[in-house]
Amino acid sequence: MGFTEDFLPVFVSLFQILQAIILWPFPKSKKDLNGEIVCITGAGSGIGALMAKKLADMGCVIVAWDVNVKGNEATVEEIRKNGGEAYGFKCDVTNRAEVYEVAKKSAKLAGDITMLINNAGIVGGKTFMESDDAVIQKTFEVNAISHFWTTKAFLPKMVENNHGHVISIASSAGYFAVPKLADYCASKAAAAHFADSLSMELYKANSAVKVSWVCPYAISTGMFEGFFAKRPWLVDILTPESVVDSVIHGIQTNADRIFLPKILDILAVLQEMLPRNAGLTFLSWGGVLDAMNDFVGRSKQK
Ligand SMILES: NC(=O)C1=CN([C@@H]2O[C@H](COP(=O)(O)OP(=O)(O)OC[C@H]3O[C@@H](n4cnc5c(N)ncnc54)[C@H](OP(=O)(O)O)[C@@H]3O)[C@@H](O)[C@H]2O)C=CC1
Ligand SMILES: CC1=C(/C=C/C(C)=C/C=C/C(C)=C/C=O)C(C)(C)CCC1
Repeated sequence: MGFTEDFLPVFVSLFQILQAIILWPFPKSKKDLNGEIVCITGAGSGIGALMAKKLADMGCVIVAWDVNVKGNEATVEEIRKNGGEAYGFKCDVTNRAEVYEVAKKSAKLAGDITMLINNAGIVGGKTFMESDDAVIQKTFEVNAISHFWTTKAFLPKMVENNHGHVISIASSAGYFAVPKLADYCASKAAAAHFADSLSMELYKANSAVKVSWVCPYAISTGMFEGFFAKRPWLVDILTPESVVDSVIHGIQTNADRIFLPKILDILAVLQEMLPRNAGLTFLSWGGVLDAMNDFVGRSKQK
């Protein structure tokens, strides 16, 4: 490793922060989402359900996908009750053939999808040695590989129409690794890099189709129940409302990577700068290495 490899990422990040500070007083113009046809995976629960409802209130047509049929139907019903337009489909996003088939049915019923929100996600929450092979595999299939199939299904029409947006709900855990989340962290890093690479391809092709990837800290939906239960620290658990508002703002302003809360942009630079041992001491002192000790996730809710 030389000086350039060690310090270039730090200089680039510092430059980005400086750029953000300089541009702070000049808010970006927001695109109008009225009339967009939005497919949301995992729309039957948590932030997927909330995004569906908020986007419907803004005039979007919602195509809700989930394996959780009851939750998905509840999302669709609530949107319709409030005067919005929504269609629900049972779809297991890990089943490639099903994704392509349900995508066709969705477009037939709702019109060509102009926004895809890859949101469905699962977490095991065990140490690597305790994690079942099947859970590791499923975590990758739901959290990362499914994005390839859903995006393959909808991107061609977006590119053809030179209009569209692909959004990936990744996680800050894809950047800040956490013990007992090896499969989850790795799958989220994969999701974020898939989105990043895709955004470069579309940029290079001069396409108006945009890509955003969202990297939130833990959110109080229940998926991470018990996380940091004993010793909350430095960064507060996020509310679904604040996350969904930030995601929608990010979509409207064509943001690429969206760290939530924003302070993670700075902590990411610090993490790069600190020597590994100092970083581990700091994380151990802050309780991050034990943050998953009391994790129960959704296991008690089902
Ligand atoms: N909650 C958090 O702390 C954070 C969450 N995220 C990410 O945000 C996203 C949403 O999280 P959240 O709202 O909390 O999660 P929820 O568990 O509330 O919702 C996820 C939804 O996805 C569904 N789902 C799971 N597997 C599949 C599948 N194979 N095909 C289709 N749908 C599926 C779930 O169904 P079922 O209930 O049947 O499993 C559920 O309805 C996830 O990708 C998550 O990783 C990112 C950062 C923090
Ligand atoms: C490592 C690290 C941190 C901890 C991050 C954690 C604990 C993230 C957990 C995210 C989750 C649970 C996401 C779910 O999708 C801080 C505090 C930002 C400081 C900088 C280094």
